[in-house]
Amino acid sequence: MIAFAFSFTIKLRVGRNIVFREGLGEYEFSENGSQEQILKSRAETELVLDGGFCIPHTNSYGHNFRDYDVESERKQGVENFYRVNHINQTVDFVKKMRGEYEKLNKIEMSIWDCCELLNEVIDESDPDLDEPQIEHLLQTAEAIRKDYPDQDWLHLTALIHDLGKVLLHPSFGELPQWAVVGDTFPVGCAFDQSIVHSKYFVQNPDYNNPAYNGKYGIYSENCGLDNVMMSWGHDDYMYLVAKENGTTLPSAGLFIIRYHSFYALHRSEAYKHLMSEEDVENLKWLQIFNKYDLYSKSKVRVDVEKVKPYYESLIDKYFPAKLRW
Ligand SMILES: O[C@H]1[C@H](O)[C@@H](O)[C@H](O)[C@@H](O)[C@H]1O
Ligand SMILES: [Fe+2]
Ligand SMILES: [Fe+2]
Repeated sequence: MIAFAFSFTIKLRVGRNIVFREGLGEYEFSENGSQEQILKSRAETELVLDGGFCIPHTNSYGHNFRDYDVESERKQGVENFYRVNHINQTVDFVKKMRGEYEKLNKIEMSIWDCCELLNEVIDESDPDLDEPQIEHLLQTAEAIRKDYPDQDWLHLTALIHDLGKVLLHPSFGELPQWAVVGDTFPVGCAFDQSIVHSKYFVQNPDYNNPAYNGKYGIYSENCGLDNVMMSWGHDDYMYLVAKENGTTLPSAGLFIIRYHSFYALHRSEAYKHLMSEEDVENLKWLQIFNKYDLYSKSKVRVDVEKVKPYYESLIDKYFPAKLRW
């Protein structure tokens, strides 16, 4: 039997297979160890992975993925990251950042240039990753490409989903880590308990503001995530860059980019009352994408030069040669 170490997993025996349930997802592994996998989102049945991608037991540090409480060399730093993040991400801050970065007047460069630039930045919020960012982008893209060979937009989405982390780079004003990486959450309404290290929100000025701390806060039922202000970071920034530069990626691709760090929604099902019908559709793709984003953080190296021509062809198809950032 294959032992998988999800602390929050219920293990069920179904016929010859072992089924693992976790959050919204469902994984099936055949018992003979052939590592076939069927991954379904409970919310849908059309989008079924055709197998191939194998979820590893542990992250590069030998721990469960996204375990923010386990003692490790990263624990203290990650917790401190979230403390500062939760104190500073306010409605006013998000408005200010959106205003500044939607000008897209910082630099002009291609998508691939940005992938290379990203190698110079380090993400201090991530307890699982100890590799250069370009490795993570390519590992995610290659893993999803294997299981979804015909969805080229999904391969490109995976390649670019974290490019917004260039906000950490000196040419973008070298934003602090708390304003770029980590999980995201809505501001302008109550902070949900399921958010990583949510205890630190008590020190956020919006926490005690009656206009911002109700279930709906400044929003209304099913208003659509497009009308919700998310904490500022690499997701929203990259979404802005892609959209304003006229990408032809489908709306599910843009949704993945924009909400891939919104774990409270796509893993814990919080904030569903703010979603529109279109969000519900797009969330199915995000949940598929997430498995590859999270569990492909492994030691398996991708030969960058070998796969580069393929991704260059996708960039040509969906983006202009140079983008405004
Ligand atoms: O630490 C990670 C990392 O910053 C990822 O890029 C982000 O998407 C995740 O949500 C976050 O937990
Ligand atoms: Fe990310
Ligand atoms: Fe990622």
